[in-house]
Amino acid sequence: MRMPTLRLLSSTVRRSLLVPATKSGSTKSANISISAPLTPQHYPQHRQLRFHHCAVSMLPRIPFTSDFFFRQLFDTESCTYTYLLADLNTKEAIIIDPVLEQAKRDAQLIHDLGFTLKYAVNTHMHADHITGSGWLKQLIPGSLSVISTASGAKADIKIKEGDKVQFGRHALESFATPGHTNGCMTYVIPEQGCVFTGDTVLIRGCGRTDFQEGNSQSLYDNVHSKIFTLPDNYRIYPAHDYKGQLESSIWEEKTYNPRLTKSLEEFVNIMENLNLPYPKKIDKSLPANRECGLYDIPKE
Ligand SMILES: N[C@@H](CCC(=O)N[C@@H](CSS)C(=O)NCC(=O)O)C(=O)O
Repeated sequence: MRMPTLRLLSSTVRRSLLVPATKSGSTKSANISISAPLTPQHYPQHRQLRFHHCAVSMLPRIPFTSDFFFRQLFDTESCTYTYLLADLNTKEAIIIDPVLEQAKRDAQLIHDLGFTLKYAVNTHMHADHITGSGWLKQLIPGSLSVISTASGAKADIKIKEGDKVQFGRHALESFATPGHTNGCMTYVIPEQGCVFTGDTVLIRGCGRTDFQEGNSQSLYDNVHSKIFTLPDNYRIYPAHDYKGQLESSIWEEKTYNPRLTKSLEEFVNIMENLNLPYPKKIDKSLPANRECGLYDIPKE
């Protein structure tokens, strides 16, 4: 796609001056006055030029196929994203990283859409919330829980790198990406150009590495060898976002991630100095998630 030619206006008193040049060569500008003198650093035109340059570096997104259902769901308390995916022909569905408190919401949605839940899949053993897998298994008999063997958690199906989680003609491909926890998995659906990174890659961030066998070097190595080597236009769907962002792309994170674009040494230093408080629910979440969330939960 050709971007419109952008033209700089040489004024020091206007913002948002960069607008597409028309065929006749005239330009439009927004008249928002500012009083402070502009330095090159703050010069809005330069920022715009950077965006222009980046926009042309992005490849088009891979559209979802017409038989692929995708729904991103959110838990406001833990800022967790849950993903409901389905094959629209067979109606087989999976859910990634469900949250206990949202199990009824998710079961209702699955029912409303006429899907059959095959698997409740976790990217890892969460520390900040209890997984909804166990309760969903009770609400939707026949569904099975899935987590990596390396997580040490109980589940009906334990997976490792290379395993596929099939639903209809679609499948998640599993990649072991330990670092945030030693059992972290990243799931990829190449045909749909999407990657579910759990807490391994967050939008402009990454999972902390200060508990649950966290290891900064492993996280960095796995991201660079197994995630950042995926095509640039694959969409990244993380397990959390704390700033209201919904998705990213491989290219965006390779370009702008403030932690993962650094050298390994700098990255380790950043991770050692995050100074984040422990998740509020860690003491309840970890024992419960070791039991697939089936621990002191309401019985239906
Ligand atoms: N405030 C939240 C926990 C926030 C947090 O620690 N998030 C984790 C992922 S959930 S274990 C994380 O890795 N964050 C990385 C970061 O840079 O924020 C709570 O109390 O639950």
